[in-house]
Amino acid sequence: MNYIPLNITSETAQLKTVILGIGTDQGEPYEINPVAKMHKQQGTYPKPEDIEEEINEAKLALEKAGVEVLQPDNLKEKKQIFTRDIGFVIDDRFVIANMKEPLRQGEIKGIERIMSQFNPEKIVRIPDGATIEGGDVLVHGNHVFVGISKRTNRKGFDYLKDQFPNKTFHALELVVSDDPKVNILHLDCAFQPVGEKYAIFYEEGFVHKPEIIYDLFGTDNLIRIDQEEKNLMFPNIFSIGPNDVLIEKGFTRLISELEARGITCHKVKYFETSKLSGLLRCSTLPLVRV
Ligand SMILES: NC(=O)NCCC[C@H](N)C(=O)O
Repeated sequence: MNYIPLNITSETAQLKTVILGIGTDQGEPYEINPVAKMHKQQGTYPKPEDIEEEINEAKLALEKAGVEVLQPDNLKEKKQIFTRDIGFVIDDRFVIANMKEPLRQGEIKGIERIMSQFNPEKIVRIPDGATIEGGDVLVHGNHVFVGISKRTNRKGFDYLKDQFPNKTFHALELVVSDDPKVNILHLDCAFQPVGEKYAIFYEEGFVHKPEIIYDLFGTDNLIRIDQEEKNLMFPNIFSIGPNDVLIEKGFTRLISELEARGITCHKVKYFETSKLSGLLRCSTLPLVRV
């Protein structure tokens, strides 16, 4: 059997294969995070057809960039937009997340067909009691950053760390709040490496000053954002290569910052989907970067 050669050692190496979410048959609106709840209450919850259209636009942009795009099988009345959280690759292993949020727990079934193309010896399962979601995990060479959030707990962190003894793990506690303006759902809503040496960074999203981010990137290479930009989901763009990102077309200031650093911005509309508290990183599960 020719297994998919899983390989993820960074956020930014050239992307070859990715699982992109789907927007079909989404079921009822949910309130599982403060931002989605806010939009539901104020009548601005995104329409399923708009989400579907945005995902299709992202798919076309990925394919245009030469990326192989895989997608989940549809599950009845289930949101399967944010594939990032249901599993993730570190080096050549696929970790099946143990999702905290009950409404999202069944999503993994939608990618079983794709998972059957992974070497079974390279699949890691998180045990009961330990929770971890892919949005809280960022691989950066020998380092792995893990957000401790409402969705990812210490047990999840400890278990993951033990599975990869050759990596250095960093637990970063995130600000959890019912206030949509303040809450950080996952680590990738406050921080993401980008380009050859930069990172998008919302410092107020961390309970303690994340010294390790300063140490590894250097103060001058941090692209700082404010609360409003955090809420638009600036940190949640998606790298498709060392100098190429997929980005929401309305992120004008970030686009200028990235272009000034030699990073090409492939712009798509993703504003409606972002109302569920996820953007392009959340919607993608990279399997192979080269
Ligand atoms: N990595 C992420 O931040 N994923 C976004 C997930 C949004 C989804 N509505 C959720 O609350 O689980």
